[in-house]
Amino acid sequence: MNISNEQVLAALRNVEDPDLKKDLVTLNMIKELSIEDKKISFTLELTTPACPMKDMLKNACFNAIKHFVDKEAEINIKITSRVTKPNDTTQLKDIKNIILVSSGKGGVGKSTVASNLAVTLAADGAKVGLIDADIYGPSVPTMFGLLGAKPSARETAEGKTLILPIEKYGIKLLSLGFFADPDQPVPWRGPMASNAIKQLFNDADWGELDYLIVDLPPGTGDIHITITQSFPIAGAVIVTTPQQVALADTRKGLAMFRMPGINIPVLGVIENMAYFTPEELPENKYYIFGKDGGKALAASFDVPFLGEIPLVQGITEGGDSGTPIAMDKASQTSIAFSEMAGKIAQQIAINNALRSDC
Ligand SMILES: Nc1ncnc2c1ncn2[C@@H]1O[C@H](COP(=O)(O)OP(=O)(O)OP(=O)(O)O)[C@@H](O)[C@H]1O
Repeated sequence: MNISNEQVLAALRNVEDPDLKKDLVTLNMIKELSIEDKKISFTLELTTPACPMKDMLKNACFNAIKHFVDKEAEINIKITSRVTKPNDTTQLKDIKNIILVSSGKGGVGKSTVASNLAVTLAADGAKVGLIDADIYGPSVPTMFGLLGAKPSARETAEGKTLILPIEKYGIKLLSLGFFADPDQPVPWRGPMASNAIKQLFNDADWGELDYLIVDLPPGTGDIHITITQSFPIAGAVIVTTPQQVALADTRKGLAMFRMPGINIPVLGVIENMAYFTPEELPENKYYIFGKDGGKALAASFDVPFLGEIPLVQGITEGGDSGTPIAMDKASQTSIAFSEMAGKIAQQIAINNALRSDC
């Protein structure tokens, strides 16, 4: 007897997305189903290309069809993704999800995390933009080998001038550093900085983006207020180091996102420089700045702990030479970034699904 579309879909109704808590057919994730004798092919459309459960879901589909339809079926599943967005964003409508990368203290590795997350998500196939909003020390130009680069502009049919982000490693980039002399300090006054930042969002030709990552200045200040109150934000990622002084500031930074007027989902805490590993003894981990501080902090605020990044020379070298370490797919650090990016993308997809349900 021929296999029908209904039989296959009925089988796939048994496969539940563990995050979204619904089956794949109800979630409309099964596309382009075609059947020829025992050959069944379809596309599984995920909510993010960085989905950490890709393989698990694919296997579950295989098993469901073999079990409920025909154990001799030849199954071919193609995986694609369509990144979701909160359904209440009329502003910046082509930018699906804005992710803030924040830290209580300077120098803890916020720009390193923002740059490497951008590289990782882009390598997964997402459309990614990165705004360096660090008015005190924009480091994205250095981290992407773009010191001295100047974005060009174009005029729209309506006569509006749009800044063209610079593209590198498949990421669209804009930094306040592109508009200043790297050797001259720019003493930004509050309103001036806020206007400059708003322009990077509103007056740039971003095109369509799945994720726009924003590298914030350290601490809590004008820029944070401007961005959180002017644009729809998917969530904030908090970077800390293990020292008590860093953790104390991180608590304040984290609490800011919870304030009533701000109220932005905290996607989780990343502990950078968590331990030192000598290159020749990779099994040895030295917790020179203290252990599990980031984990404890995440637990005390009841937010996810996204992972640890060790103190490794390759990160500084990569940052200084314009090649973020996540570009080297074989490195341990790159694997760590990949896991963290997956968790972040996964949580955004869950939040978007919850919002569209209400
Ligand atoms: N895990 C790490 N291992 C080694 N070096 C690191 C690590 N994380 C960051 N660094 C280095 O530390 C320096 C500061 O990092 P980064 O610029 O990312 O921090 P930041 O928090 O953004 O600082 P700022 O306060 O200036 O914005 C850089 O030289 C970077 O390459």
